[in-house]
Amino acid sequence: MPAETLPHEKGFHISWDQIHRDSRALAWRLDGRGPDDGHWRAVVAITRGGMAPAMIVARELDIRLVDTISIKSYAHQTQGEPVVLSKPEDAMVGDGDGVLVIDDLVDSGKTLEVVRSLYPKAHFATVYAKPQGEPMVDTFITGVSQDTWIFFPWDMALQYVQPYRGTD
Ligand SMILES: O=P(O)(O)OC[C@H]1O[C@H](OP(=O)(O)OP(=O)(O)O)[C@H](O)[C@@H]1O
Ligand code: HPA
Ligand SMILES: [Mg+2]
Repeated sequence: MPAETLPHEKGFHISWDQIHRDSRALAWRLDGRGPDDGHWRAVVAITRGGMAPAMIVARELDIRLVDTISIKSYAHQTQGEPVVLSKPEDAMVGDGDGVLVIDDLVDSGKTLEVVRSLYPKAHFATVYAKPQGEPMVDTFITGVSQDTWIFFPWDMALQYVQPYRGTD
């Protein structure tokens, strides 16, 4: 489906600069809130969208232990059942205590529900959150309405746009 043909009412276009700023804001909000003297032990990124925010959060909070859980649930804008394709070693995450699980956004909450069932003690953080998924996330930065599709910079490219008044 072309990106312009939205089943959603609205589009919210996020630049690299914006995701960088919002991911930094997420890191600062999480700073000092870990269970070990305020520290977090590790970061787990939910691929693929969580990888850029997780890298920025890990860098800001000086967390060097970083791993990924690979989950696929959407094909373009159509949701399927989330499937776990790979996950960290059990010894690394355990029940999730002291672990930050990071994703770019929560929409229906289904992806986080699957990861929460694996790591019930982890802290779940996303940069953006839609209302339906909010109960699944512990910390997020920006709320976005349910009828909005968020476009991330890794899914977009700069392109020519016709002038508003057209040309002769
Ligand atoms: O709250 P939910 O309704 O489950 O939706 C949120 C998830 O959907 C998107 O991932 P997607 O499955 O499209 O994979 P990707 O990160 O590889 O693009 C997004 O990055 C979240 O992980
Ligand atoms: O609004 C969205 N944008 C990008 N990916 C998504 N996956 C679920 N919802 C969204
Ligand atoms: Mg994802």
